[in-house]
Amino acid sequence: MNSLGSIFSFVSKDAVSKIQIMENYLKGESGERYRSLQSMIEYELSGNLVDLTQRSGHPDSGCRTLLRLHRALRWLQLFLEKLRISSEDSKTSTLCSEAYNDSLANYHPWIIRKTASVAFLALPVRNKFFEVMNVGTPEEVVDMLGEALPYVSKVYDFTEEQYSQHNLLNLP
Ligand SMILES: CCCCCCCCCCCCC/C=C/[C@@H](O)[C@H](COP(=O)(O)O)NC(=O)CCCCCCCCCCCCCCC
Repeated sequence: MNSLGSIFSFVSKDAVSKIQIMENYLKGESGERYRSLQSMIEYELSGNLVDLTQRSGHPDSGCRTLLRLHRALRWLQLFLEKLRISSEDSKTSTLCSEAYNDSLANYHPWIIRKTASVAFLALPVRNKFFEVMNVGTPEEVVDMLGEALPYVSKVYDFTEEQYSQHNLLNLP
């Protein structure tokens, strides 16, 4: 993200700060409870550590923080799949904004959606973008995506199932 330029820093900052929140839980005194998704959910729900209707006493619970990253993973999954099947003249910005509109955008207010749509226009063309990914030739990038995406789906589907079972998909 950082090698794509400063316009993307507002996106990476938010992702990094949310990852930091999760790492701090893992390093904290209840770290053991944060070793798996199931034990985190069980621990936070049974200890009333999750704001269920509005953000108040526990604005940065592990459950709500991970939910934001989970929604972002859906964007990443859609975007990488579009990249994988794209042709050489496909526009990265279009692929990226279609993926965004079908996922994260549904949870973002107008001002963020607008800023994101401007940022997407600054994405480099497909082959330049592949270079930035630093994986190898375009063919090698496509192969790598084909290998990686099933794992992304597995993580996404598992998390979705856990959150759905506990009715946590709309945490504020
Ligand atoms: C490579 C192109 C990158 C384009 C990134 C597309 C995602 C656009 C998202 C715009 C997010 C704007 C930042 C602010 C978000 C927050 O308001 C919002 C809500 O948080 P809150 O409930 O705590 O208030 N946060 C979120 O929804 C979480 C967003 C996290 C974005 C993570 C993006 C991860 C990027 C991973 C990049 C990997 C690139 C790989 C390329 C091969």
